[in-house]
Amino acid sequence: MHTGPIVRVRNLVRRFTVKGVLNGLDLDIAPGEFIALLGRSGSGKSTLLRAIADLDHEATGSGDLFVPERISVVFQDSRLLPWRRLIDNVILGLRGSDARERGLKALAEVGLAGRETAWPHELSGGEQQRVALARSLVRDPELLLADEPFGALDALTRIKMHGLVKRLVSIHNPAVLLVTHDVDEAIALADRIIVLDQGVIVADLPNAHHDDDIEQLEHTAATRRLLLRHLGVGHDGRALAPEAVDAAH
Ligand SMILES: Nc1ncnc2c1ncn2[C@@H]1O[C@H](COP(=O)(O)OP(=O)(O)OP(=O)(O)O)[C@@H](O)[C@H]1O
Repeated sequence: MHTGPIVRVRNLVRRFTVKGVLNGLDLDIAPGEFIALLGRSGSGKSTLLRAIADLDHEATGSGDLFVPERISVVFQDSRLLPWRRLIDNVILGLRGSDARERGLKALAEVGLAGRETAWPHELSGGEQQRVALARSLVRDPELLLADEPFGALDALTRIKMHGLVKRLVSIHNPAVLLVTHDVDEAIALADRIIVLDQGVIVADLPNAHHDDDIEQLEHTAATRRLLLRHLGVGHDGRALAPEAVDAAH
């Protein structure tokens, strides 16, 4: 069966006052596809995510945007309601007599079985992000938008979260658009990596995962080098000249 993209963005333009932040951007996302979105600070990543999530009411703009009905969003902070227990945060706004049962299952999936009556402040930052993931996945989204969801976590917790995300995505199979500053996070998780610069896509790379360790190491090293060039960083960690960055695009 042929299914088309679940997100279709055409010639998307967004500005704040006069400043063009998205400048004619095109993007298709296939069902179940995991895309990592990289780009220098201010390149328009969050603005793109917010446009797709329909949260960009402060911006003006134009373009065509086709998005699925069920979209969940996770942010850098968990945005849990402090006065609600974990289970009530997870199932907030969810309808149906089986809501609580689904919420408990989602908490178990993120490794928090038995913690349903705890309060958000009793959890670590990583645990709070796991609740945020449970809250988004219990809605069975066709598209999960994630804006640096692990940005505030320490390196070890972040790596553990990568394993959890891979497992959850293989169970629920949503399409994912993940904004990240971390090149290695993009390589570890995504099927496809996109780089944004000045509000347009300047690189769009497939990111295969290899069973063979040596192949995976070579792939990671080559992709890492290429992505860093697109982001304006040379192999020695120094900033590249603008001409060299343009040449990489
Ligand atoms: N609500 C707003 N009002 C005015 N300007 C805004 C607003 N939101 C974003 N911008 C501007 O749009 C530009 C792009 O912002 P955006 O948050 O999309 O970048 P980003 O790539 O996500 O950056 P970062 O990696 O630093 O989070 C920035 O220059 C920012 O100042």
